Amino acid sequence: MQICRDLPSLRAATAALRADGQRLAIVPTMGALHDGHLALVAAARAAGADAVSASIFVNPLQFNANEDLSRYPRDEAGDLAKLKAAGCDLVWMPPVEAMYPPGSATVIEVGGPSAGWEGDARPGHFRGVATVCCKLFQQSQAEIAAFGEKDWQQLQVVTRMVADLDIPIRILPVATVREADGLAMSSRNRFLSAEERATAPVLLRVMTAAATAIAGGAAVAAALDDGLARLRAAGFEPDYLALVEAETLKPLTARRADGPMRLVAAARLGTVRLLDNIPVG
Ligand SMILES: Nc1ncnc2c1ncn2[C@@H]1O[C@H](COP(=O)(O)OP(=O)(O)OP(=O)(O)O)[C@@H](O)[C@H]1O
Ligand SMILES: CC(C)(CO)[C@@H](O)C(=O)[O-]
Ligand code: BAL
Repeated sequence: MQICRDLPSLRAATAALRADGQRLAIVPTMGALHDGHLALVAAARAAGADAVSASIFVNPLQFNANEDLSRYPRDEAGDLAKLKAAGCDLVWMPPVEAMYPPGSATVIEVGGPSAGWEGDARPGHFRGVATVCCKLFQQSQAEIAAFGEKDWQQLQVVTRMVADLDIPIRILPVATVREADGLAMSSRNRFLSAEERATAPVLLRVMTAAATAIAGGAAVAAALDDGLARLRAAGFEPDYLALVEAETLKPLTARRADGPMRLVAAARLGTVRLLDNIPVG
């Protein structure tokens, strides 16, 4: 497994792979890897990539002033060992100055699915995500990029950007990997106390109940209000629990028959903000 920390070495490595006729995939991450990330590596391979690269870059541009970038978990040695065991061929781990050299002045602003939800909770977040993903796609010259459905809105934002900017890469969505009790794996789960960890799976249970009720014909507002009340009773501070159009993230006040729907949620448990989403119907 090759490790590249500067752009010239990444270019040389990817050029050699491409000269060999290999189809490249990229798995963008911020490190502190778990089985959800490794599922992206496996999915990229299964989708036809001959060589899979992963990027590890904690992107300052997607954290706003209220978010503690320095608290983001980091485990370089552990991450490299996991990627190697998962059969990753190349790891791109640039320092911040290599990604954003002095004088950098271009950002990507995606409209549409960036609006609302995480876009409201984390102003500027999707601008940072879109900008770094666009750069990662250019840098890696990959044909496939794997993204987890766990970050549903991010997946839609990146898909929209690639379509709008005619970027020749296929976005590969990968199903959310969960712990045995249903909690979506996330690097931030390690900050849950034992008590919070025991409560955390209630989020998926409440979402599943709401999705089942809505699919069965219950009034959307009542099902969502009931879910929010159940989350508060369990000790969560919910940011939102909403029914949306799956691709645009537009809120729905009633079931739609003309396309897929998704239930999206974000809720704080102590200092940790949990995100999840499931299909409806
Ligand atoms: N449980 C999961 N199942 C599938 N994909 C996942 C899962 N968790 C993260 N991913 C995906 O891995 C990629 C990198 O995500 P990231 O490094 O932010 O991990 P994370 O665990 O979501 O971290 P955070 O705690 O910051 O949300 C994204 O495409 C994300 O959707
Ligand atoms: C896609 C990503 C790696 C961009 O920094 C990040 O938002 C993430 O880890 O989901
Ligand atoms: N997993 C999405 C990246 C972030 O939380 O900043």
